Amino acid sequence: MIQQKQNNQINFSEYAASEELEDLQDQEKILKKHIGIQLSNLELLNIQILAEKCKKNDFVLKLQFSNHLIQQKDQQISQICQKIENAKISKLKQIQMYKEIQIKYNQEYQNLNLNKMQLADSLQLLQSDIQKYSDTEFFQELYDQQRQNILEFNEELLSSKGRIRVVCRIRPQPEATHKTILVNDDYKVLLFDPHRSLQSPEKNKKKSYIEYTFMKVFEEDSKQVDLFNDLNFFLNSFFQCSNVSIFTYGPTGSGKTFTMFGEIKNQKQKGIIPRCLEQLCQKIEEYEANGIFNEVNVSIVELYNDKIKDLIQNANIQERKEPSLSKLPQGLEFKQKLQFLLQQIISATKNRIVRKTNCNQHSSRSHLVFTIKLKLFDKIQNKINEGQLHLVDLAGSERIQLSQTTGEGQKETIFINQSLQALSAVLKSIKNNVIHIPYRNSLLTQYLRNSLNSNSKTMVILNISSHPTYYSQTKEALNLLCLKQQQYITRSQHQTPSSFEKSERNKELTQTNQQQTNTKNKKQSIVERKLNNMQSTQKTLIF
Ligand SMILES: Nc1ncnc2c1ncn2[C@@H]1O[C@H](COP(=O)(O)OP(=O)(O)OP(=O)(O)O)[C@@H](O)[C@H]1O
Repeated sequence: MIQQKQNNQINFSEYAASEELEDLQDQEKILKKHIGIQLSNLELLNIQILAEKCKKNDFVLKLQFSNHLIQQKDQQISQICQKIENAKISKLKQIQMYKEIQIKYNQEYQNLNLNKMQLADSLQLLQSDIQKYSDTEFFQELYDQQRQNILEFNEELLSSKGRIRVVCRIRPQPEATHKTILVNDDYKVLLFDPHRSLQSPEKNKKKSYIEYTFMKVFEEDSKQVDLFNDLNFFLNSFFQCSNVSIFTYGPTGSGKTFTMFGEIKNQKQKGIIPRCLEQLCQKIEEYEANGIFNEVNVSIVELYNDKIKDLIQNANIQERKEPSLSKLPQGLEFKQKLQFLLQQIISATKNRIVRKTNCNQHSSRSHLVFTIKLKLFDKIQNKINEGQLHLVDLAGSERIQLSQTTGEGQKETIFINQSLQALSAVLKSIKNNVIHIPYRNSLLTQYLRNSLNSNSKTMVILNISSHPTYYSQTKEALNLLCLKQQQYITRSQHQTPSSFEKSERNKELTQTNQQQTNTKNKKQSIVERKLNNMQSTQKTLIF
């Protein structure tokens, strides 16, 4: 029983134990399942952590890239700031410069106003002069005539807009016993025919002369510097980059080369070219002081028959080819610049063709063209301005008979005369505003065509001689270039030209006095009208 009881107990314990085991196994299963779930959760978590890590890395990269971008932007911003600062500084400089220009213009405006007042004063003086002389009819008439002439010159100047100026210079002839030329005033030349006095006494009774009018006449005693001062307007135009041509024109031996070159190293006797070069060097110094970058080139050519010779290279060149340009080196002192340019001329002119003719021991048988090309760099407008100055010593016009040339000399004389006539035709066409300008008629006009037009300025110095030998050539040259000419034929006996001229002039005035009185009122109104015009021109010039 006890055994049975014990067995039962054991069986019960076994059963309980197996039950417990089963429970435990179930629990284990549950736990295992739970653990499996936990493990898969853990794996999921790991995956999530990895994903988060990836995201974090991504963020870090983006952050680094953004930092890089920020640094770049910072750099750009500082560069822009620098640029703004620079622009501010240059604008301030410009404002300062404009202020200075404004001050300069104000000053000029004041000066112009002062000039206007002075002009008004002189006009008043002139008007009171008219009043003063109005009692004496003769002086009034004379005064009116002179005044009308001046007004005509002014009109002439205005109508050609100052583009062409023709002046006359008379060469001194101390050895001549008789002279064919007298200068009446600053504008008139009187030419007497020497043959009439040499012919029959009957003809000698009838003396005649021709009066030629110019924009200015330089008498025998005029100095090189007087003539040079007359070029001021033209030179200033060139320094502002206009195209300008200055010619010396006239018969052989009349002083063209003397006027153009003179004695280059002699302070008083140096001619237009060395004086122009002095002014050019001064001007370059001014440009440099004002920070204006400039470039100067010179060329020297000779036009002989139908050939162009580069005198710097001493070689013939084609018509369409540019001659060698000798560049003025930068950074030279005034004296060195001048020396450089003078040396160019001295050595180049040695290559020029010169021949002995009946009229001149050293006659230039070619046209010499000395050209200065000027380039100025305008910083404000950021552009280059260019101008050319041609200084032309023309070959002498002459008559084949008089020069007694033959062969080659005769051929060259024909070429010279043809080219001078072509030049005169071109100048006339420009002056008369003709559309078609005949450049093609000579090599000279073709070579200079870019500077011989309505946009350029031209000055012609007519050189003449008062020696009776050159009478016919002088007359031809005067006929070709004067502004106005008038023939006077009067009766007189045994008078020297100077006293003759004075008394003839007075007689002329007395004879025409009656006629002039009739037209006086008409003239007066013309003068007044022209004066009004002048005043209005002055106004437009000043304002
Ligand atoms: N105004 C003057 N004062 C002093 N001498 C002068 C003057 N004009 C000319 N002469 C002298 O007259 C001579 C002839 O002058 P120049 O050679 O200049 O003439 P040209 O017109 O150039 O002649 P060509 O056409 O034959 O070359 C020279 O000896 C020159 O020195």
